[in-house]
Amino acid sequence: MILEGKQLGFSYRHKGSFPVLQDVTLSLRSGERVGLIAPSGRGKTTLCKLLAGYEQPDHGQVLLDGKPLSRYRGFCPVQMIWQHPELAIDPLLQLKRTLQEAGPVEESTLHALQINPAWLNRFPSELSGGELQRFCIARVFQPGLRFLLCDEITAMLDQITQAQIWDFLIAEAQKRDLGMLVVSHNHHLLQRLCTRIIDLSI
Ligand SMILES: Nc1ncnc2c1ncn2[C@@H]1O[C@H](COP(=O)(O)OP(=O)(O)OP(=O)(O)O)[C@@H](O)[C@H]1O
Repeated sequence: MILEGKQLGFSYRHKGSFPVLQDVTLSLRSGERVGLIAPSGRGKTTLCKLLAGYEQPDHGQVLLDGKPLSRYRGFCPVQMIWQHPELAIDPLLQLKRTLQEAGPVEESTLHALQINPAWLNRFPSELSGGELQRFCIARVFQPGLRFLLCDEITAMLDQITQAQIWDFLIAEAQKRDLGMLVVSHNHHLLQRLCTRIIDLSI
C-alpha cells in the first residue's frame, strides 16, 4: 500500500493566520519507516493530522492506494499516536474501555507493551504519562492498521521505556508490514529507527 500527501497546503483559521504547510508532497509505502524532522512550529504535527484525516488540506490531497482517505469507512487504516497521551484519552473512561474503543486488543500486545492488568481498572489521571502512552499505542493495533504516524511519542519518557516502546513498534511494523512515519527532534533516534529521513524545513 502507499500513503501519499500530494501538494498539501494548510492554514489554521484564525485571525492573521499564515499557511503552516505549503505545497508539501510526501509518500510512505508499506514496510517503510520514514523519519520526519524540522524545527519546532514548522508543521510536523499538522502534517500528521492531515495524513491521518484529523484535518482536511486547503490544497492538495491525501490518498491511500490512490483513493482519498476520507472514502475509507470504519477503522481508519492510518492511525496517529500523539505526543501527549493524556490529551488523546477520554479522562472519564476506565482504561479497559479506552483500550477497546476500536475493537478488542490481543493479549500478546498488552504483554509486549508491559501493560499491568491492574491498570485496566484505573482512570487516566491514575497513571503516569509512560503508562498511558502504552494504552494509546495498544489500542491502534487493530487488524485494519496499515500506517502508523508517531508524533514525538517517546519525547517525555525515560530511556528504558523508550527502548521498550520502539522495540515493540519496530517488531510489529515488520510483522504486519506497516508503513511508519516517525516525528522527532532527535536525529540519532531517527537514524537508528528509520529507513529514510525527510527534513520538512528544506
Ligand atoms: N489548533 C491550532 N490552531 C491554530 N494554530 C495552530 C494550531 N495547532 C498548531 N498551530 C500553529 O501551527 C504551527 C505548526 O504547529 P505544529 O504543531 O504542526 O508544529 P510542529 O512542527 O509539530 O512543532 P513542535 O516540534 O513544537 O511539536 C505553529 O505555528 C502553531 O502555533
